[in-house]
Amino acid sequence: MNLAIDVGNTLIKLGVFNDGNLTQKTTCSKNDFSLAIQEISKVFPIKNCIISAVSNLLEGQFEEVRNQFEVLLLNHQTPVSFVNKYATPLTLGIDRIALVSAAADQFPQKNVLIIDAGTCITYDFINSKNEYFGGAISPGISLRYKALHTFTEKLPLLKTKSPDSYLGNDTASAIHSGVVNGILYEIEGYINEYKKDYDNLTVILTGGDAHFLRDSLKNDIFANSNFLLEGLNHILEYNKH
Ligand SMILES: Nc1ncnc2c1ncn2[C@@H]1O[C@H](COP(=O)(O)OP(=O)(O)O)[C@@H](O)[C@H]1O
Ligand SMILES: CC(C)(COP(=O)(O)O)[C@@H](O)C(=O)NCCC(=O)O
Ligand SMILES: [K+]
Repeated sequence: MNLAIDVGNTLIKLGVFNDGNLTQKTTCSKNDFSLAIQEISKVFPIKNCIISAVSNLLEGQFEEVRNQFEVLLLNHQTPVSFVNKYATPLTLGIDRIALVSAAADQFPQKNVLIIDAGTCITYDFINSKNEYFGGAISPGISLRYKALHTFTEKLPLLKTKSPDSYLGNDTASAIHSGVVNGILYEIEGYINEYKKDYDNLTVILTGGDAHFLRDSLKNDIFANSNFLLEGLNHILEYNKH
């Protein structure tokens, strides 16, 4: 059994894979990470583990994992199954390497746009010839709500809510429209631009906010919250041979 760990800027996601299938997924904060590892190792006979981290674990946590399993810490030198044409491959987010690996594995010979709505919203494009070029990075939902509050005097900090209309008629509805509709227009805009340039575009929506956003999108997309973990498991298997 494999354990895939995705350390994001907000949450840690842990996935247990048996023969390529995700059998359990846990989401936790850094404070709860050690407990989550203990519980998983009690229940599942994990042998190999892969970690992708775009932020640091707490002190000693990496060693805790390494003491229990054989660990592959994903880095910019790890062999992957796609051709990386990012102009600065050494600064590419490790999580984006995992997302693109999932696309290369699950949609070979397709033009794929992966949208990961987490702390940031990342857009990653891999073409039908297995070449990855890059995409875009923008602030995620929570980040936008927090930024409006933090960098102004008058704007309150609101909880994420679906706007009733694009036309906000008070402060709260104007903020919800600006944040949530703003993201939806952004996503639709990118999808439509990529569709103009690339035939038969496959669009994957993933990340903590994927399900919240999915129902409001007009374009045909696949929502898959586990896409990054699946990419990590693919990289782990790819590196066993
Ligand atoms: N329990 C939760 N705690 C924090 N954020 C959550 C929670 N549930 C959903 N979210 C949303 O998910 C986003 C984080 O998604 P995720 O893909 O895990 O991000 P990251 O990989 O950057 O850590 C947050 O920005 C927030 O909007
Ligand atoms: C853009 C990111 C912060 C996204 O992180 P996340 O929202 O998944 O926590 C991460 O992929 C990153 O640190 N990237 C480095 C810059 C780059 O990809 O070019
Ligand atoms: K992201």
